[in-house]
Amino acid sequence: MTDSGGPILSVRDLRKTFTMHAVSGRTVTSLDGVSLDVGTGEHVAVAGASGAGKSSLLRCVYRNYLPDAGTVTLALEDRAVELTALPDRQMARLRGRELGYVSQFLAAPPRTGPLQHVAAAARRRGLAPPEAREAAVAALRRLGIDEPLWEIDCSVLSGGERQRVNLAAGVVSPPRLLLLDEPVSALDPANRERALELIEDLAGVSVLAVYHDMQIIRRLAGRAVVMDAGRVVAEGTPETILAQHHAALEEVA
Ligand SMILES: Nc1ncnc2c1ncn2[C@@H]1O[C@H](COP(=O)(O)OP(=O)(O)OP(=O)(O)O)[C@@H](O)[C@H]1O
Repeated sequence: MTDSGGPILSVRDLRKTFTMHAVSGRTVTSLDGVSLDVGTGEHVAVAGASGAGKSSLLRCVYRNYLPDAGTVTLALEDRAVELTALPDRQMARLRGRELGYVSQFLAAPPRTGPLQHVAAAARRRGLAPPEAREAAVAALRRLGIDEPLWEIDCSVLSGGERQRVNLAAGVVSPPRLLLLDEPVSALDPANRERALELIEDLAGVSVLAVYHDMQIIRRLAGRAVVMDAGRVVAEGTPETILAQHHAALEEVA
């Protein structure tokens, strides 16, 4: 399971249930036995209606959520590691060069501007400070975040600007496996196109991404999985998936 052609990511029988203590202990199952692989260099899209469990899947892979059961195996250059059982410090180390996650929300520390935030991501991936700054400038420019915004506190940016800064931090000096959760959902058409081109150009990076737009899935993904009620209910090329699950996907198309 190394770069010799096997999957970079193998998810097996992942389960996650939340207990709502404030609502009489009611439980919500977000993942009900999810298994999937992402091949090295492959772009796999996750589709499905709201609440199907797509974000939970990405969060369990990145270990923002610890699953109740199941395994998440990441192939490194020389060995495979099972992420659900990994000590926190080792997991933190992998969240640099190996594994990146672009969530739906920008989580920059207070009083941090876009340039500092994106350069810090590049540094976590091993770049020296001057190279990290240069890479951050290039990523921000490419996504249309121009110099007047570079030092402004991220918390005052618009929703679309925040999403682009978030994406810039995800793709700068990219990790081997990138998790993207609706990375262009808040963007106007011109900025959306810039972002899609940037994602398209991520040569050699393996991607597991949630998209709500079937046109984007067709354009970017080699394979798509459809989730419903915490399960994978279909898997195939975007064309096959769209043909077979047209009705179910209308809501996300
Ligand atoms: N931290 C949490 N606490 C309680 N319930 C949660 C939590 N995270 C997710 N859930 C529940 O798990 C289910 C799946 O949520 P999830 O966010 O994974 O869906 P999704 O497919 O990503 O939806 P969307 O497309 O709307 O983002 C939902 O019913 C949600 O309310």
